Amino acid sequence: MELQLALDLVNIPEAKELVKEVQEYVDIVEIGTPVIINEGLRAVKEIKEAFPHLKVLADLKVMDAAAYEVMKASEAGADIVTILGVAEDMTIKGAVEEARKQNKKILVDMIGVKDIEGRAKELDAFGVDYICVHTGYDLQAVGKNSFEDLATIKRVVKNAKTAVAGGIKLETLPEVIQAQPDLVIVGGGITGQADKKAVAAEMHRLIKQG
Ligand SMILES: O=C([C@H](O)CO)[C@H](O)[C@H](O)COP(=O)(O)O
Repeated sequence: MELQLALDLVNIPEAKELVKEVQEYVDIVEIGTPVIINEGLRAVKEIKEAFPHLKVLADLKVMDAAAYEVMKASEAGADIVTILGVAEDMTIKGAVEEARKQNKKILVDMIGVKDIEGRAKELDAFGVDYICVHTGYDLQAVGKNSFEDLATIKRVVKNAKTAVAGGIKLETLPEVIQAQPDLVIVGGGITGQADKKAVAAEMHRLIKQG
């Protein structure tokens, strides 16, 4: 099981500071959608150059023209690129094809997907690398989480790795770990804490002990 640090509400210098603080406890650094909107793919490039030992995920949430967008993120240094599960099948297949060419990985974000079970089976057959259930900020605000959806993808996904994101905190991490996803994605649960290093260390400990 791996831990991904999601960076959403920072600029590039703040992102570097944050990664520096917790780098020994995380496997993947996510350059979040808001960061890419504000800073562009330069944020991916600068973080990868500063921390070459860490995998970097570009949270582009691709919806169309996937081959081009995956290529651009790959050129910037991303190891993993996200695409939305609600995108057209041909868009998903285009993303997978381009990622194979570039020797990169595709993570499908299931945000907004209504039939999690059915879509996860289809995506798994397309050869995506990760399928991630995700409760976005808007649904987090009304008390939702992805625990049930995680159990669903764990049951039906045979080839891809499973991932979970959305409002995961130290207190809820044990419940997540019980479901045994391959990847746990945490943003505010680390970045919003006073002692980020201590929280990241404890999350890392819990995750590695499984
Ligand atoms: O993908 C995300 C969100 O849509 C904003 O771009 C976050 O990175 C993801 O939800 C993880 O962050 P937290 O919910 O703060 O853990």
